[in-house]
Amino acid sequence: MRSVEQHLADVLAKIRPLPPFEQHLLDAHGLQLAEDVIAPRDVPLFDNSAMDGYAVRRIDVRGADQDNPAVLTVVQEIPAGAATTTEIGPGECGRIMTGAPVPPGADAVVPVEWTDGAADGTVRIYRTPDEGAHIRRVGEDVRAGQPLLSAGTMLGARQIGLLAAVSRDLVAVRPSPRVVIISTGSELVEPGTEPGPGQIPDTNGYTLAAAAREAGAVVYRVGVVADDAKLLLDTIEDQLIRADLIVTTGGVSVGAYDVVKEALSGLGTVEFGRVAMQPGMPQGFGVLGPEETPIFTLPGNPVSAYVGFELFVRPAIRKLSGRQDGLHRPVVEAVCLAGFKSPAGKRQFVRGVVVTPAGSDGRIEVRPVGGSGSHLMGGLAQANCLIAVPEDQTRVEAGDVLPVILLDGTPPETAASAAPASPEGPSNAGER
Ligand SMILES: Nc1nc2c(c(=O)[nH]1)N[C@H]1C(S)=C(S)[C@@H](COP(=O)(O)OP(=O)(O)OC[C@H]3O[C@@H](n4cnc5c(N)ncnc54)[C@H](O)[C@@H]3O)O[C@H]1N2
Ligand code: MOO
Ligand SMILES: [Mg+2]
Repeated sequence: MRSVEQHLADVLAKIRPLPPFEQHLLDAHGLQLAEDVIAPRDVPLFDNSAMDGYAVRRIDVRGADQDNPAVLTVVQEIPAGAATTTEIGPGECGRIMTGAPVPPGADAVVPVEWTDGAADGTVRIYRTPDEGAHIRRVGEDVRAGQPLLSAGTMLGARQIGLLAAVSRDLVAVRPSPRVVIISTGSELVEPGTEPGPGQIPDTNGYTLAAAAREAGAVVYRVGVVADDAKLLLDTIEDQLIRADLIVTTGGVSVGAYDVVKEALSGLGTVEFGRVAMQPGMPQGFGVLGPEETPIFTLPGNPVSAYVGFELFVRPAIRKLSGRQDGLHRPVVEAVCLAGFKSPAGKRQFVRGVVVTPAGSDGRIEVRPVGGSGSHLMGGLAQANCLIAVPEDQTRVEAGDVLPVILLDGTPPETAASAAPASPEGPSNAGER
């Protein structure tokens, strides 16, 4: 059996970021930047006013106060967008609006609240502004030539805004990976369809479609394919055209109808093996077709499929999309609040709820939820983390400090109010 780290390393070694393309800024949202962006120009582009008021020569208003206002002649009106301004001479000022270019000669802006305009075209100024007051200087935000954003940055609203501010309209980004999800199993029906005898709803297709979307993928969920090698092979061949990555679930163990290995044997270099973990021990990975499309064959048990996705598929999707950081989930050390058994020789990933009690000096605590059986979805939905119990630890005691992989989606309030685990925690460790 291989370790989790070895399998992950083998997988990531075969994943190449998708080729970049030029995208309009508006449609680049949520994608990873594929270029280092250097500021092509200054921001602000020109000295401009931060206030509605009067652009003045400070020398003309020195010493002005409530009792001795300076009186200036208003020689121009400068709205935002004004294309031209004229020089402010001695005794003159310009009526200026926020964002409007500061005219030559002016070295401060007096807010309108400190002034009193008169009908004869003069204005009284009641206070002396500081040197440069209320002038936003050219380049004070961003200097032309400075590095702005580096390749691999995820473009969110704030980054898109910065690119717009330097007037970029097209940027090189990597596309969202297109992920095809196939559930195998003759017992599966669509959620919403009343299951007949022996049938169950397809859980994995939905879990993984959502998880892949959360990881940044465009998802094509193919639905359910019966345990039939030919049918599965045909489906995968059909899907290769639109897939950057394929995930199947089920049919990889040693059962008589576990046909995934057989179906894929001729198509590429998929290796099926066992990873020293629970749940999620049977793991297949390889590349298929002319484009060497990566494929993951995850085990069918719903929690096994999810954990396999989290550990191996999610980092692969992130790498395809060009992410340089955020390939992996954050891991924290947490004090486990309940004891439980753990299988020898496998890293056990136990569903948990992390809590940071108030006034606890940041001590993070984790409560196991819902048992460890790989068919138990109830606890998975409550969980906001996976507790990683080392391979050589067969028993966790309350108070043990363990690494915990933080998942997303559960707000702290939910975590804090989660039902307490039984004193023994999951009692069915080792159960499949
Ligand atoms: N003799 C052995 N049996 C099993 C072993 C083993 O080593 N020797 N390993 C067990 C482990 S561990 C796992 S994990 C599973 C892997 O099973 P498969 O990948 O072959 O998956 P299936 O047999 O198709 O299904 C397993 C289980 O999960 C249910 N399932 C499958 N797909 C879905 C789905 N999309 N939604 C909901 N539930 C699904 C399926 O009905 C089965 O109950 O093998 C163990 N057996
Ligand atoms: O590996 Mo199976 O995934 O333990 O349940
Ligand atoms: Mg099976």
